[in-house]
Amino acid sequence: MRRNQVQHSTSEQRLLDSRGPSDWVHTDPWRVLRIQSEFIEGFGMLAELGAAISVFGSARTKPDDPMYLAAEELARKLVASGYAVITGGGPGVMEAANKGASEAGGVSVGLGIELPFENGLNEWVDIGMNFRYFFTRKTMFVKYAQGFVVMPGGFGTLDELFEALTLAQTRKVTSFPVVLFGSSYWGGLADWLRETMLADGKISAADLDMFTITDSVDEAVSYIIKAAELADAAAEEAASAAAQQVAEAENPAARERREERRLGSDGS
Ligand SMILES: C/C(=C\CNc1ncnc2c1ncn2[C@@H]1O[C@H](COP(=O)(O)O)[C@@H](O)[C@H]1O)CO
Repeated sequence: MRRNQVQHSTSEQRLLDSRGPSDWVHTDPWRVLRIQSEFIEGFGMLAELGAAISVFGSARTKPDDPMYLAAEELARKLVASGYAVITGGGPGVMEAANKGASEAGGVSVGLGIELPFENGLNEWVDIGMNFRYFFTRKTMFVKYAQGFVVMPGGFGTLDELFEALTLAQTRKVTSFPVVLFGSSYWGGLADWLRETMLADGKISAADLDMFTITDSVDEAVSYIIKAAELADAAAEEAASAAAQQVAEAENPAARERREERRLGSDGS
């Protein structure tokens, strides 16, 4: 810059000296940056988490409720099977699962949400973050977990359950076991899904196989482990098929030999 374009202060001076209206912090472009920063912070915090299961359920479940005790036991057993436990970091079932995971010496994660009447993260969260936006937080529940266990709950729990089912139904996530814990609580919903939603053609029969219902913590944990084993086997098969394709593309004679072997072993 020359002549009257030359500025007599530095960019940093202008940044530090600037004062003025603050409306811009409430504008959409600024919100986009805040949303971006939540993704960055969440991804950064959880990138090295390892295998994990998200546990959902009512924020209102009291410590003397059998479901509180079941969530604690479930988290302990998930930890014993090598999983970290992720919750919404709040009270009730979330607190129970964090307590079970933390007391068992496992990784207890709480992804809290800023609410007008919020109490902060429960005391059993060992790795935690408070999100401003539900949708960024929901990405973390799915991205960093290999499955969901859903204990009895209200609107928030149903939102999380149906998010997972929609992602699985539309193949946005592959192999995502969902366990509904508590047959007397979830049975009515499952009946309605079959007798009304399926009967009316709004879902297909296979969609009902995307979840299982149980009253047993051990069954819930083995269902998740089995799903993980099946997913590993499928991933291995896909990787070896891809490797074979690459090898055969580089060496067409190998493909011919494999074809010959296949035809020979068929006897045709
Ligand atoms: C309602 C009360 C506290 C709310 N505090 C919450 N903290 C963190 N996460 C929450 C909270 N409330 C709902 N959630 C999320 O939804 C699910 C539970 O919702 P539900 O309607 O109670 O089923 C839960 O999994 C969270 O992810 C006062 O106690």
